[in-house]
Amino acid sequence: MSTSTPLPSEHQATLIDGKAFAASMRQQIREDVLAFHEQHGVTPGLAVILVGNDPASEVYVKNKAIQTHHAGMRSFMHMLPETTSEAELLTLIERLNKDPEIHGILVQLPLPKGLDARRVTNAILPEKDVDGLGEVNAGRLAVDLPGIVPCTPLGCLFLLRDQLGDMKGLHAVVIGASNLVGKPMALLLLAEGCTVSIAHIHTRDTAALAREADILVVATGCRELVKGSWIKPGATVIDVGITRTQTESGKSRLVGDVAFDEAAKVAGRITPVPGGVGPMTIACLLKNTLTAAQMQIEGKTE
Ligand SMILES: Nc1nc(=O)c2c([nH]1)NC[C@@H]1CN(c3ccc(C(=O)N[C@@H](CCC(=O)O)C(=O)O)cc3)C=[N+]21
Ligand SMILES: [Mg+2]
Repeated sequence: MSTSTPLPSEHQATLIDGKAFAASMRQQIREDVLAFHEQHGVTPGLAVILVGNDPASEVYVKNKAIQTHHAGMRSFMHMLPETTSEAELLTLIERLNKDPEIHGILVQLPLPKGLDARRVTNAILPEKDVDGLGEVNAGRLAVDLPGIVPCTPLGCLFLLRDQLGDMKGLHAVVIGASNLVGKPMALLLLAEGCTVSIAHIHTRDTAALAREADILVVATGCRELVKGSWIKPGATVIDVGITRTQTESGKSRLVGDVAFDEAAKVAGRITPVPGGVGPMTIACLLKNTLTAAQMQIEGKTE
């Protein structure tokens, strides 16, 4: 665009617009939902279970319900009290597993103390496990079988494919090794042909490892952990973190796991927070719900 070559000190990374990408995904999903309904007379249904009254979780769950409706699908909300027992929660999941109007089930995490997230997640039928967090779907991903892939890493993968195309041979570094994001992300990048490193709490020199990354995915929950000096010039940076903070004037603000302003001076491309990975997570949840409905109605093709 400019006629003069910008000085390196003026370099600004290209913003990866997850919000716009997610909006176009949702539009496509809406079309596919209508076509699916046309063909089978079935509307995909998503059940979301929220236990307790964490205000941030309530906001997410409401957003999910609104976007599910916008995509032409049915949304069933189950808001349970903090005092819900594991047996009660498992009974609800059993009922939803059997309900033919429900094609996807999601239990919002984290669960209140005393409820075992692993046991609860595994109670969801694998074909309705739209979060992809149960052992069957997690295992399928690990051995390259088709299955339901967790929404956040799937959203990151779609952004990376859109930005980079073929990723074979690129060095991808994932910071964070959670079952929710880091581990499935690393497996997806491996399947793309990347050389993958995973940094975690015991990694000796995460900054030095990060500096080797062509693709850097950060999912730690530590706000602004990754500094500009950690980034290889021109790298693609995906920031999964979301921390809500207050500005000095008392306004609520979201910050990521990457110190955005300094990182943007070095990276080639970077996702903002908000407007990056977050909207992709919800779009992928809708996509997984449609895929789950297609598998249940059209039959397994594996
Ligand atoms: N079983 C389960 N599955 C999840 O996928 C799951 C979960 N539990 N628990 C909580 C986290 C968090 N999460 C987000 C989804 C969307 C945005 C999102 O849309 N963020 C917007 C901003 C939203 C705002 O303004 O608060 C953005 O980044 O632009 C963020 C976070 C899904 N999670
Ligand atoms: Mg179209």
